[in-house]
Amino acid sequence: MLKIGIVYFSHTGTTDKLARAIVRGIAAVGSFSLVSHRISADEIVRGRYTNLDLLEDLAGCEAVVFGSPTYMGNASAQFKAFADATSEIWTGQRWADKLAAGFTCGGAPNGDQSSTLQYFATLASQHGMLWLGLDSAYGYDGRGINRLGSQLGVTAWTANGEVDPADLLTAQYLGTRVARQVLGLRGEYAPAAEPSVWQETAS
Ligand SMILES: Cc1cc2nc3c(=O)[nH]c(=O)nc-3n(C[C@H](O)[C@H](O)[C@H](O)COP(=O)(O)O)c2cc1C
Repeated sequence: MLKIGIVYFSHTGTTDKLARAIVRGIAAVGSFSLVSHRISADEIVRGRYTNLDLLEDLAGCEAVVFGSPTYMGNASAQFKAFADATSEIWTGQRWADKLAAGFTCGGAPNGDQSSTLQYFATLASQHGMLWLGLDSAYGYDGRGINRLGSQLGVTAWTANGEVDPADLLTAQYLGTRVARQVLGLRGEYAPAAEPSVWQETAS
């Protein structure tokens, strides 16, 4: 079974809700094996990320989706500890040709969330991965997604920990897009899912 990875940090649960929406989107497209991993502080010992089994697990995935809250205009230190631990994977380019995508959230409408997504895209490029953004033109998309106008990936904005339904929907849509493209790279054409298919399970 084709495997898709989602690796993310979340302290107060917002990014976690986005990750779960991405999982729902993937499931709306078909049956995939999932590696959905929330980075835990316990995995970071003396500043170093220690769960190297996760890195091996991700090496078996067709796509990896990166997620973190935006902290001080970039990915959180916890996510960065994970990313820094991938340097051994990088030396052999063992994640090359996998799809990559990303999601983030912030407490401000423009809290520099784009910087976090740009970092994810850079990380993916260092690994020779293929970055997948959103095909959603702000203001011209009738599907109720991408309310914040980010095409690099999913951006959410929450003032109180409640995730806006449109941001959840955007995350869910990204899940469908990653899953479809995974199938597409395997030569298994997956037509764009009708919005009714992935929207009805958004919440
Ligand atoms: C140390 C720290 C730095 C933060 N920096 C930013 C920031 O630069 N931009 C922003 O929009 N929000 C910022 N926030 C708010 C978080 O991104 C926001 O609360 C987010 O929803 C937390 O995600 P989580 O619930 O998945 O932990 C910051 C929060 C903390 C704790």
